[in-house]
Amino acid sequence: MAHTSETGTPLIDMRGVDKQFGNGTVAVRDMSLTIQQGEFVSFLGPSGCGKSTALKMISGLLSVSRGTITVNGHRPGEGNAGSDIGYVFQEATLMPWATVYENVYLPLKLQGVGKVEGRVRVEEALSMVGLANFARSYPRELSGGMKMRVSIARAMVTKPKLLLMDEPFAALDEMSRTKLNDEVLSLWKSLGLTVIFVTHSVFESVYLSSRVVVMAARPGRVVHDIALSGGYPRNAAYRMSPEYAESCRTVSKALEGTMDHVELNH
Ligand SMILES: Nc1ncnc2c1ncn2[C@@H]1O[C@H](COP(=O)(O)OP(=O)(O)OP(=O)(O)O)[C@@H](O)[C@H]1O
Repeated sequence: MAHTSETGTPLIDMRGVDKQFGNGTVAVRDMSLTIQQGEFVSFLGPSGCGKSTALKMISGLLSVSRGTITVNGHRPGEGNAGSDIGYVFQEATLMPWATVYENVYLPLKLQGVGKVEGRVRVEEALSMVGLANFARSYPRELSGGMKMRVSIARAMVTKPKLLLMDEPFAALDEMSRTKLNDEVLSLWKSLGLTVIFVTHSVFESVYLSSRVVVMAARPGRVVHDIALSGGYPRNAAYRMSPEYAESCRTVSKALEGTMDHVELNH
């Protein structure tokens, strides 16, 4: 499924990355990781192991304290590298006073895309997430799952190659979560995206990913990098398959092991 970019280099290359905050907390230590274009990678680990910090450094929202990150050959935050990245947060973070349409149009407006071209792209993004008929609605009129769909449409409207998702479905009921998992997989496949998906859930990571990066806390770091053998498409049959059960066991065991990796005095 994964393939290298045109230049043959990985899409994301992290080398010896540390992040230490001003208060002394080492959120990430010595993180090295390469991700090829087209991969679906989950960052899985206990609370505080640096998953969100790693994602924010990849997007350029946070700087690194040591080491290097390149995304498609560029340092995050340099030039217009950010426009190729879509970011979905745990909360939908929509503007409550604005319609669904206006919320999704915002990133284009910030890029200076005019209203005529903007309309086509916003409508396309809303159709992608099944909300074409809700353009005039306000966030308060939508369910949690629908708000998250708007948030995904807003991330996708700039047509990014890389989609970063930080526990996007953690607050949703199981049925909405299952449905949105399938929708994300379908977007990933049809648009040829690369996705990094942060989650606490073994089941979600195994259902979605081609690879699970397991992290441990204090200090936050990568302790396992597990390539999953289960092919795509992933669907209800995959959830019932021995392959899925076996992968869940492997990943659960790796996650349990993160408790043994806690370094004291950090
Ligand atoms: N701005 C900040 N200033 C100081 N410490 C921070 C800051 N942001 C995060 N941290 C600390 O860095 C560590 C990693 O946090 P991070 O949010 O990346 O973890 P996480 O794995 O995403 O956790 P969760 O699953 O709970 O969201 C934690 O100890 C956290 O308290």
